[in-house]
Amino acid sequence: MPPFTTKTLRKAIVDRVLAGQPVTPLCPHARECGGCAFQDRTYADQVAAKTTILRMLYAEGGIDASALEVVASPDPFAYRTRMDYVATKGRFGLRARGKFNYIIELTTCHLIPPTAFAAAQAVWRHALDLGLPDYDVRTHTGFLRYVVVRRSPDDELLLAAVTAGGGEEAVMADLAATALAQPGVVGFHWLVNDSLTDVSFGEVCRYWGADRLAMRVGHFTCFIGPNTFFQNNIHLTERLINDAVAAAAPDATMRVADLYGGVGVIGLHLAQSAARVDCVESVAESVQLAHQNALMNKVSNIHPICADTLTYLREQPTGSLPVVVVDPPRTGLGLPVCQELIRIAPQRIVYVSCNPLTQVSDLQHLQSAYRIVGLRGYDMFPHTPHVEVMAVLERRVND
Ligand SMILES: C[S@@+](CC[C@H](N)C(=O)[O-])C[C@H]1O[C@@H](n2cnc3c(N)ncnc32)[C@H](O)[C@@H]1O
Repeated sequence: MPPFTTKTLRKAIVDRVLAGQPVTPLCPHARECGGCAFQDRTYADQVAAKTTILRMLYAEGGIDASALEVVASPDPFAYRTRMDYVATKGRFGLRARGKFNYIIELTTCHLIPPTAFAAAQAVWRHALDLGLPDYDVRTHTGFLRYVVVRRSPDDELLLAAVTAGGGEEAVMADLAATALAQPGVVGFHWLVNDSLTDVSFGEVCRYWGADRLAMRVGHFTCFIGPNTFFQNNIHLTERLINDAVAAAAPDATMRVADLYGGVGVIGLHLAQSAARVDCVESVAESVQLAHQNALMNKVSNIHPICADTLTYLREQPTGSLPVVVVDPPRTGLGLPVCQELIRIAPQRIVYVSCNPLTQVSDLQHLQSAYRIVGLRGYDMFPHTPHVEVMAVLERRVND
């Protein structure tokens, strides 16, 4: 079998799931909408298929994953903390499966609660009433690109309209009033993406109502902004974080690094038992929120640091960090970060990954100095081929 690539890994998971037991999908759009790849198979079959393919992927990389299990999402529906709905060609919804330029007009979406979907749809409908032209990615004309929903565990909503440049503030204020009138909506942002790149993030032009959303996880509440990262499965995040902290097992003498720390949600949990946590994050907006989150949760031993992980690691002496938690983006750690970790020589590394392919490659580098003592999958994205994996590494003795 040729080595897995992003494409073949996805296909392997999809094919394996589709070989499972058919069920009638909850959503009428499930068979065509790209938001879900296999809602028409039982959830148990989805989790079993991900388990099998992950075991194959890690084995192919020379890593024993025979005991790997995938933790199921307690609820495979209404799990997302963020949804990005496209507005284009008079339609509001998600891209069709396999057709980037075709948008399925959604009447419902079961990835978020009905009230959250209805709020986003109301914004889009009012934008149409206001005569705001939606955006065409081919001709790069029009204005409204995305309606983004961020949703908290308490079902509060932070909505955003991502637009091209231009636009009138009075018209956007009218749209904001409609957004804020929807149940649960605490704030509305106008984000501008004036580039040709089709992304659902943008510069904050203005906001109405709250500028942040409170995400409660365990004993802590973390504020997030319209553009900041947050773990995407509302039902499984606390379990993932508790497992990561239990595996990291810092004690009250230890300085710990929470690398790729975002707004500090893992770091706050680590700080309960560590002497000090360095929460290292490269996006300034997230670092600012991490500072506020530390203050608000009255946690004084977490230190948010705005830095590139590699730059931060290069400044740390060997032996200075007994425990490190990493949660990189899909690109993974890469060789230079792995080399720095090996030089610093933490006793334990807990590696949370949203891309098993890059994790396997990083683990192959780290294995020269570390034993992999734990591997567990987390189905953070039910009905899609995505899956997270947490690896726990212990430094080899006599190295
Ligand atoms: C998968 S998210 C994890 C965030 C956080 N650990 C959490 O659980 O919410 C990855 C984070 O790494 C940040 N990031 C990306 N590249 C980085 C780098 N080179 N150095 C530091 N942070 C980086 C991103 O901005 C993002 O917040």
